[in-house]
Amino acid sequence: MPTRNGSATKKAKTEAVEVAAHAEKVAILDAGAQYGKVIDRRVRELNVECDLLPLDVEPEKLAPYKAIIISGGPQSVYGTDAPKYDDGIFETGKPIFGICYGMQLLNHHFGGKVEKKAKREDGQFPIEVKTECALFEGVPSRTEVLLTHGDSVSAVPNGFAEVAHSGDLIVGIADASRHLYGVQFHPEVDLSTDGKQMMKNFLFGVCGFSGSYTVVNREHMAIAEITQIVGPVKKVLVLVSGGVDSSVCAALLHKALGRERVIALHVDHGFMRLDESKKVCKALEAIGVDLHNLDATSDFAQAFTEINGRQEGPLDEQVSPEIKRKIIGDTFMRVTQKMCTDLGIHADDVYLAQGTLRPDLIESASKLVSGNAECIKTHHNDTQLVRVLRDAGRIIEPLKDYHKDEVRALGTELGLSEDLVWRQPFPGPGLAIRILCTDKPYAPAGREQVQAELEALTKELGHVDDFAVSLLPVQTVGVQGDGRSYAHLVAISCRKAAAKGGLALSPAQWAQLAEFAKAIPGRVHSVNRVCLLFGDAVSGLVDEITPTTLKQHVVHKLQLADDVVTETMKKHKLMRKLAQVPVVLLPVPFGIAGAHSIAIRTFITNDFMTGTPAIPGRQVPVEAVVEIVERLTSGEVAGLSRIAYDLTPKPPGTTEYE
Ligand SMILES: Nc1ncnc2c1ncn2[C@@H]1O[C@H](COP(=O)(O)OP(=O)(O)OP(=O)(O)O)[C@@H](O)[C@H]1O
Repeated sequence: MPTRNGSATKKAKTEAVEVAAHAEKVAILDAGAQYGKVIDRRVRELNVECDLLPLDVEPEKLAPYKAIIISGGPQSVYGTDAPKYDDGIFETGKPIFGICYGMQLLNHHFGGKVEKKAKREDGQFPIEVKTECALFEGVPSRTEVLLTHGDSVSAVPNGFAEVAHSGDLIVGIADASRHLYGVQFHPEVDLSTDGKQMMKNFLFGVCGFSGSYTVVNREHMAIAEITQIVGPVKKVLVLVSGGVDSSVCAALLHKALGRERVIALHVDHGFMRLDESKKVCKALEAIGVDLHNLDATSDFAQAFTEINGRQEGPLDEQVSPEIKRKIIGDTFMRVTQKMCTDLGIHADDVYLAQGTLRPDLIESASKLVSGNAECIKTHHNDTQLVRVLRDAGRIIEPLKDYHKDEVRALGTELGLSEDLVWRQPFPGPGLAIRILCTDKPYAPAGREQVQAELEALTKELGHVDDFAVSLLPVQTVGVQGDGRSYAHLVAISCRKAAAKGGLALSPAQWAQLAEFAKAIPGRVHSVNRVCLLFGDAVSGLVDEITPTTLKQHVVHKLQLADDVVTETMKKHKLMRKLAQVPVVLLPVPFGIAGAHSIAIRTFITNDFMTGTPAIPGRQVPVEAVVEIVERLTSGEVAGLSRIAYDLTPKPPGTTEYE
């Protein structure tokens, strides 16, 4: 569970017998950029353990580490705001690899010169490297790297050699005798083609690490930690959503403690995917976990909660996203608390396990993810029993050293099914937030003006003969600045018969369409999301809606449509390529009484903070999209009108619609 709970964790740790320190560790000193996290991931991917420490760490604290990496950062080494550090970090005699700002700091510290250049370099550039330098062994003499810098090294210190250049700029320095290396570029990112080889060269060639921090070894370490913290008698409670993190957590606990001592609870709130709760139970039971599955569908549908002194509910009559979330969160707490009471679980006898991952802990920027998502996680963690356990410091987080892909590798190692291990992230409230509930069209004042701006933009960009644009009568959430806000959803549809309502668009036309879709929110600010609407052209404002709430038949309609999309994605082997594919029920009937429409949001991202839609013909085969649309409009799922394909990057559109 990603909710942070530093003090409880600390307390739990003090109760634990220290797990033997791993001698082969790298310290990554964070000079203030987001890149520290990426370096952390890269080092671990190479089976070397590492910790992220602040740049101003006291040198004595570096004693347990065999080598040091200094990360990039936004400042200038000469700036008054340059991050502080202790000179002693350079006097430990350990190998040091300075990256970007880290190289400038290394150069500056040992007496070289760093200057602001007239031109910044930002992007992928070819550089020349000296292949005789240990850092570049096995790397071609010309290679592409990611550079983002305004300052540059203009003179290297005594004892250092220039080992890489971008034009006449120095982008690599080395003092092999003291094991000191620096690069101006970012070897840790994918855009640096041979970056991984360079990281390997430093870790294995220069520092002599053995690469023993493997999934299997780490599994043993995690199991040792669990058994030491929990001791020989107590049990562990784990709430299993069916997501990767909590499932792997349950599997690991089971391996560490055995079936009798792991109390795994799953709640079917009625908004899971088609038959998903059954599949989750089957997958966990297959490896021996005793999963208690509670079907609470009607409890949730009929649930009320108090908001600002008012009773709100039942859930299946609500249209407000906030009220829906609050009822679901509160009901989840109530239901799990009751389940614990019914099972006779006493706070004194158990620990609570949470599937917190390493990025959850590293990422102080997690507030950006979404205020509401935080809210539901807090709810999940906030039952009376959980509060007692937290106050007592009896929380364990066995996955806190793992990144998501490492959790997947561990899940596979533990024998979990491929389906479960590769399950895409799914929101806690499930399909409930993928059904846009409403009792009236979204028609704020000034809507005609927005429609007119859209039409003018279509004309200006030369698309008027090919595409119609239309404001739909719903709003969806998006990212604006640091916050989230609701705004208009726009549908683009095809005018030309040859396009067959969008089904016959070529990859080149899709690419052009994606550019058009991307331009719209940039120019028409009250729009945050744009879709291609398959079928006949729709121009002008759409006013008609189908009144929609979370009634069971409505949820079931989305479950069936979602299943068609998932099946097709699996068939075309797209599940691993696309980070997430929300399938959303829109309350727009497009002339068919009582019907709904479906929006498909294919989303590609590594960090979930930003992302892009998968463009048909580029990241997803056009045939896969056509297959989905044809199946969904063939009557296979009753009561569907139109299908829309979301073409919005994040920002401005969030992954989810509400
Ligand atoms: N339906 C559910 N039944 C039982 N526990 C749940 C359920 N939904 C969420 N939880 C618990 O709340 C935690 C946080 O929920 P959230 O949906 O935010 O998960 P997550 O961070 O994506 O992790 P996961 O991969 O385990 O789903 C889960 O890890 C799980 O412990």
